[in-house]
Amino acid sequence: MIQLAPSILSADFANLEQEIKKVEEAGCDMLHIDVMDGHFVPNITLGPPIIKSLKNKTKLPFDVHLMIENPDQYIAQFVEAGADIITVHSETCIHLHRTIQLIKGCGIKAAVALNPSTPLVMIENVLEELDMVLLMTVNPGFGGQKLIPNMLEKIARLKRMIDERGLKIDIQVDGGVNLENIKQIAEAGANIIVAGSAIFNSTDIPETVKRLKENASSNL
Ligand SMILES: O=C(CO)[C@H](O)[C@H](O)COP(=O)(O)O
Ligand SMILES: [Fe+2]
Repeated sequence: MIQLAPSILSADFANLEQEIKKVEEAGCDMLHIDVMDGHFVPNITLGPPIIKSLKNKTKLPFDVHLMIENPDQYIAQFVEAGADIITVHSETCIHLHRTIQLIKGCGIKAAVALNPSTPLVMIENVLEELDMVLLMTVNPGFGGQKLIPNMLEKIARLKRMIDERGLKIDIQVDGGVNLENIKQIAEAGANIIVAGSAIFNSTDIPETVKRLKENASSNL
């Protein structure tokens, strides 16, 4: 079963509550919240106070994608704000195993993200500890970019690595997902798919969400 995680990066920030209601009513499964610090990525977005203010506006789980340096320093604040899953980038964690334990110690799910240029080997030794792996299919920092095509093969390799070890770990894909490529992404092995501009820039969100889910699930 494919789950859809709309990224609020492309939502209307002046009307976040209404935007979130729209995707919840359309049948999305979790809310993907992109946190950027202007250091790890060349963009700044939002932090714990905004996340906290949205928490009682929706029943959707909060999937918090941290694109920040020194994530350990902020994990407790994001948990307190309402994160249900925290994803850290392997590129920002010197002691990745310790960071994963820190997240799990707060009683929430832990995930690691890899940039397009970061090899899968970076998570090989912590895979058993993870609830989810996020494969970036664009360079992080902005919504509305094009998916890098050779990432499909990386998704398939990660799926094989997880299956060979008999693990049950979610594979999330983030960046450049649209109605045309979501089928290939799901076929490659992703089961949680982020879509920002494809959903929030659409003129008919319920119809787009329905078609994204249909396209992702056809042939599976
Ligand atoms: O993490 C991200 C960017 O760093 C976003 O989640 C991602 O880009 C989603 O936006 P879109 O679907 O428009 O590509
Ligand atoms: Fe993201």
